[in-house]
Amino acid sequence: MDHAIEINGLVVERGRRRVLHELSCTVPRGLVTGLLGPSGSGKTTLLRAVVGVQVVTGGTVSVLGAPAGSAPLRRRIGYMTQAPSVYADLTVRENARYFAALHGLPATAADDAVGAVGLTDARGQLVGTLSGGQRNRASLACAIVGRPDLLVLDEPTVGLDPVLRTELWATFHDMASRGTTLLVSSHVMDEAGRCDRLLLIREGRLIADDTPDGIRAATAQHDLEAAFLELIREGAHA
Ligand SMILES: Nc1ncnc2c1ncn2[C@@H]1O[C@H](COP(=O)(O)OP(=O)(O)OP(=O)(O)O)[C@@H](O)[C@H]1O
Repeated sequence: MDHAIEINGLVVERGRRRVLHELSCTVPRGLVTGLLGPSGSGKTTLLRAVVGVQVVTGGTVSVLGAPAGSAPLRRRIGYMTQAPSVYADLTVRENARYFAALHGLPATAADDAVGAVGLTDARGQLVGTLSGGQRNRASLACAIVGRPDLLVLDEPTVGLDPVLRTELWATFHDMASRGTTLLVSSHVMDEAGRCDRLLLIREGRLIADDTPDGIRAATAQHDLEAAFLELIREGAHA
């Protein structure tokens, strides 16, 4: 399998605590990979290491064939953090057009991104006046506007109603079908089934790297939340 991301023996310490323990995994190209785990398990830390903004203690992270954080990767990766990174005093469209301009892209690319996240009706609204979920989507529009090869999304569906969540997941799969690799974190297990592949982490350790069906088969559990609990139990008895 062709991998967009290869992580080997990654060790990260934050504060004085080790939060990732020699973690190794891969993320295939052109698929939607979910990074699932409870709050505090290390998802954001792992995403930060992939994007190249996390100081690491040990191990290697290779992204699109280059070391994470290296200059050629900057334009090839879109990153959406949990805190929306958009300008409150600009409208949705102005934000997207600004990010498009940074990538040398025309205003139409910005409008397409705003449409893809379902914000066309709010495009003229100041970001500071949007709801939390709308602000998240404005942030997402700015992350996808540069048509990155790799899109790293930290809990992009938090605060969204079920209809919007379903639409966004359809957008993710649509992007993947056009060749974008997506790595999407969530702590909501019902989103796990929407991913092509899953990385399950707990307390900074990888406990599964498989397809949803592979995890169901390995644990004899149809429900992925139950499967996750089964993997934890198996780990405790190993
Ligand atoms: N700046 C920091 N300084 C010290 N410790 C930190 C810092 N940021 C995070 N941590 C710790 O690192 C661990 C992993 O945090 P991380 O944010 O990666 O988890 P997460 O799985 O993304 O959680 P959530 O789902 O709540 O966002 C946690 O124990 C957290 O308290």
